[in-house]
Amino acid sequence: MAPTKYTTRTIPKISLHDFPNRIEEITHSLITAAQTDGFFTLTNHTISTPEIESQFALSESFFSLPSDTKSLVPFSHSNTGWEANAQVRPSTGFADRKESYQMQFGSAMEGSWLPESVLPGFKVQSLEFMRKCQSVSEKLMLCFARGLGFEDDYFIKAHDISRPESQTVLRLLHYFPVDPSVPVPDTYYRAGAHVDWDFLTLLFQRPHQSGLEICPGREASTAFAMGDTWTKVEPAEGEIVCNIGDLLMSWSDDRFKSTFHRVKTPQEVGDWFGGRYSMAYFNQPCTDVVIQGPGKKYPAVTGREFTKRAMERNFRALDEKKRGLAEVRVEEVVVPEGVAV
Ligand SMILES: O=C(O)CCC(=O)C(=O)O
Ligand SMILES: [Fe+2]
Repeated sequence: MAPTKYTTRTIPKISLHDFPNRIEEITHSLITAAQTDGFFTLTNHTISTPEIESQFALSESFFSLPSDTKSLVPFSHSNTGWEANAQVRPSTGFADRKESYQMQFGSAMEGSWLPESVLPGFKVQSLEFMRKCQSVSEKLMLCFARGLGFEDDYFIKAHDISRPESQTVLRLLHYFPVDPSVPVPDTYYRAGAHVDWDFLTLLFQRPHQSGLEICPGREASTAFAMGDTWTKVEPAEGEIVCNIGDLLMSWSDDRFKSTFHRVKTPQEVGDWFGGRYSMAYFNQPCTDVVIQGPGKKYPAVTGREFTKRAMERNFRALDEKKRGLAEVRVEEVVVPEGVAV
C-alpha cells in the first residue's frame, strides 16, 4: 500500500461569538471559506461540549443495541433509519464499513423511531439536539443569503423544519474498530471519498477519533479524488466541522465549493484504529422549494427534483464503477450516498 499523500492547509476557524453584532464580519469569513475551501470549523456556536457529549452517549447506546433491535427501524426510502455495511460509494464500489442511523423532524420519521421502552428519552433528547443544530445552521443560512444577495430569511424558510416537507437529517455514525496487527484488505473503506449533496453539513467528531480528511478544492485530479493529496481535519473538542454540499454549490451558481472528503481506513502509523463515532447534520431543503442561484446559471429545480437527480447521478456513477471492477461485492441493500449525504 502506497502511503497517503498529504498537504497541510489551514481549515478556517470561525467564531459565532456575539453573533447579532458580528453578522457582517462573520458573513465575510464564511463567504471567503465557502469560496476557497468549502470546509471550515465553528467555535462559540452555542452547543456546549456536554450537550454534544451527551448526544454521543445516546448514539453509543443506540449502536450497542442488538442488531435484531436495530433492525426494527431499517433504512427507509424516506431516508431515515438504520443500516450497517450497506452504503456503497461510487468512488470505491464497496460498502463502507460502518453503521448509521438517520433521524428527521417530520412525518418521514414515522416507523423509524424505536419503541420508547427500548431507549427511554432517546427521541426527545435527539430532537432537542437536532433543534440546536438547526439554530446554528440558521445563523449560517442568514449569512450565506446575505452574501449571495438574497433576503436574510431566504434559506431559513427553504429549510423550515416545522413543515411536513422537511428533509433535514441527523445521522449518527459508528465506524467499527480495526485490528492494527492484521493488514487491512484493499476493499475495506470506512467512508469512501464523496461530496455531500445537501445544502450544508454540520459534523461532530470526538477528540482522538480522527479519520476525516478532505481533498483540497473541487479540482480533484482523479475521479472521486482517489489517489489525490489529502488534508486531515483533526477533531477538536466542542468544534463543529462544516462543509458546503452540492446543493449550496449550485444554489450559489458554483461560487461556493462542495468539497471531496472521506473517513480514512486506518492503515498507517498515527491513524486511529479504534471505533469512531461521528454525527452529521445534513441541512436539506423542503421538497417543494424552488432552487435557483442569483445569476440563474442553472435552470430552476425543486428540492425534490434536486435530490432525485443527485441520487440518479450517484447510481449511474456506481454502475460505471461496478462495470469497471473485475470483482465487486455489493450488499443487497444499497443506501444511496447523499440522500442524507
Ligand atoms: O463520519 C464522518 O466523519 C464523515 C461522514 C460523512 O462524510 C457523511 O456521512 O457524509
Ligand atoms: Fe460526507
